[in-house]
Amino acid sequence: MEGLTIVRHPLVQHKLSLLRDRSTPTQMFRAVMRETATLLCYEVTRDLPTRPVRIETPLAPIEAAEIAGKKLVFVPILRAGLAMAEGMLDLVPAARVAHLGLYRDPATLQAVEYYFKAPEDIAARLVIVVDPMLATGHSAIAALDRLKAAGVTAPRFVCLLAARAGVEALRAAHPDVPIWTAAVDEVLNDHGYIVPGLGDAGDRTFGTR
Ligand SMILES: O=P(O)(O)OC[C@H]1O[C@H](OP(=O)(O)OP(=O)(O)O)[C@H](O)[C@@H]1O
Ligand SMILES: O=c1cc[nH]c(=O)[nH]1
Ligand SMILES: [Mg+2]
Repeated sequence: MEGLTIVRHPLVQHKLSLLRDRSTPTQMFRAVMRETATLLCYEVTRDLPTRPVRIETPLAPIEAAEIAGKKLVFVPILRAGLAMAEGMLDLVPAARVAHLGLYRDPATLQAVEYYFKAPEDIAARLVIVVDPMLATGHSAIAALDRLKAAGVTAPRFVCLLAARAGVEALRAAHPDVPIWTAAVDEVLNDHGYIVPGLGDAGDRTFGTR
């Protein structure tokens, strides 16, 4: 599908299996989520522009490369996006972070916003939204609505696991936003959970259930 990149790297797929496994305990779940996000960060930043930079190695001068273009801001959707953001910051420690609090109303499955705090210059930055789960797509769509209202252009969306219906809904609402994920599952159950999925990512990350 256009605009959808499935990251099939064996390390990503192995870690996704650990995250899907119901016997993986909270501490390990959070650590593996962070590691997987680092690998996904590598993929989502693959096309960042570079520019030549003149440096001296201990032996000789060289025209090397450095990242050019817009500076990054990661936008974790609370709560479950937090561990992913940590993994991305491991790779891009100079990035800024905007926090967006959303929860799904269990009855309507609509996203309800409860917090938004972003760097003042977010509109000038490359924005990467991170949330492990793209289920109905309501949370991702609300997040991107919010960010575009704040002036953000050309954002990207990274998740760990998506439902087919969520990918389609997000592509329909925000066709300009490319999506990266480790897998797409076909089923979304009546409660909006991805099946087989990995369960409730927020609860499994923070041990709240
Ligand atoms: O695509 P959707 O149907 O909107 O579902 C995905 C959302 O659901 C989960 O958050 P949740 O509402 O459980 O909040 P939490 O992270 O605080 O647990 C998940 O982290 C996404 O944000
Ligand atoms: O399967 C799902 C769907 C939404 N949110 C989750 O954490 N898991
Ligand atoms: Mg949750």
